[in-house]
Amino acid sequence: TSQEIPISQAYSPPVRAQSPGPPIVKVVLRQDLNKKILIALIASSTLLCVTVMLLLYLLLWRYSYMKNSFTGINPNHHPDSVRSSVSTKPIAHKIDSVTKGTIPVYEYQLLESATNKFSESNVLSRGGRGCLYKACLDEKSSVTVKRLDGGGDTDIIEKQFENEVDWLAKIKHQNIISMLGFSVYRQTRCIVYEMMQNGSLESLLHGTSQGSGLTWQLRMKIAVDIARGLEYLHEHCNPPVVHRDLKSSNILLDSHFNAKISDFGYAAVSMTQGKNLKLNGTLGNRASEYIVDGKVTDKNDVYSFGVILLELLLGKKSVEKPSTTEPESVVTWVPKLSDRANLPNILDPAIKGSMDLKHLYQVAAVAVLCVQPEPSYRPLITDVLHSLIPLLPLELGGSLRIL
Ligand SMILES: Nc1ncnc2c1ncn2[C@@H]1O[C@H](COP(=O)(O)OP(=O)(O)OP(=O)(O)O)[C@@H](O)[C@H]1O
Repeated sequence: TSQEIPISQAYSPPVRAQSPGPPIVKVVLRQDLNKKILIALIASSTLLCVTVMLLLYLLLWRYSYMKNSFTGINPNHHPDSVRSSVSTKPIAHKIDSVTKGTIPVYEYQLLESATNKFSESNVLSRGGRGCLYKACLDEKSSVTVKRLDGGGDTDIIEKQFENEVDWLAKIKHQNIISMLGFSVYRQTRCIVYEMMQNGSLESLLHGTSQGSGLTWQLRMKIAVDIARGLEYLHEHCNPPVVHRDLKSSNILLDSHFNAKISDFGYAAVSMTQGKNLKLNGTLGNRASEYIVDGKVTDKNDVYSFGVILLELLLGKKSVEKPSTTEPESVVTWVPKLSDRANLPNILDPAIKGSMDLKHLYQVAAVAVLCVQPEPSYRPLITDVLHSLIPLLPLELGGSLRIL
């Protein structure tokens, strides 16, 4: 007898065996997914490795760049003239320009050999804080090295040193001294400057030559040059900078008698209280509001500029110190300057009768305005500059045409 197989049993096994049902599909999909995850993992870890290596490389590059900046390796500088100075590092972080790598740091030993071991024969001048030396860094030209190791408060010297290096690294102008670099070695600090062959205005006016080498026109050029340097500090620096120690010994002259402002140890941002770096020494050049309140404004420099203008006109020191009487400031001559008829008689004998009287009256009026006791009555240095330019011949940088 034929056995009847229920339809359900007869068909069910083949149906199950051939079925492309969900379990098989699921296996295929999972394998695919695993592969993708693996690829993604490999790709992302490779990317991570590359990124980490790149970061490490960048960090290493930055470290070596900073190291070079600290040690003053400057691509624009003579490779032999600049070497690392390990002892610079403790102070280097305090000086902005050093960390930014914009100013070369000289190795002390290099400056030592360039100045013949800081020999007496290389001394150009001697100050309270140290000496100024002539130095030969190469065969072609000479520079000057100020070595600060003299007496006085070492904290103040250190502050002034940092202040000067910091400002001079930022300030670049034809009428402001160029700093070529600096050095730090134990307690000794050195600053390297361009050579100013004609020395200071003070020595030209009050030294052995007694101003005989300075004609009226040259004096006007020096006044305009100083005013240009000051205008740059007051009007073109942001924030404005006040020099605070402008005097004839800080006005230097190069071989062409271009005047440049030097000594930025006391320079400060305008409108601050200048009490952090207190000024000592000669007060004859400084405005009373600064001496009394320590108020730093551009008008302090205008006053000091007026004192220099008086020195140029009268040939007198900012403060005369006769042994018998009290020291006398050149500003005490101001009332005599207002007397036009007598003005030509009180001038420096070296320039008497050598200028157009109209020009003399104008310069005297400018000087009188600059030394006004009330700061707000003093002109801005830019106004001073523009009233002096027409008095200076074209070939000396002014606008006066001599027919
Ligand atoms: N770059 C230079 N080139 C030539 N002579 C210079 C140079 N710098 C300074 N001098 C001379 O050295 C003198 C002293 O300058 P320095 O800036 O060293 O003074 P100082 O020691 O700071 O004294 P002070 O604080 O009284 O100004 C100047 O008056 C000038 O005669």
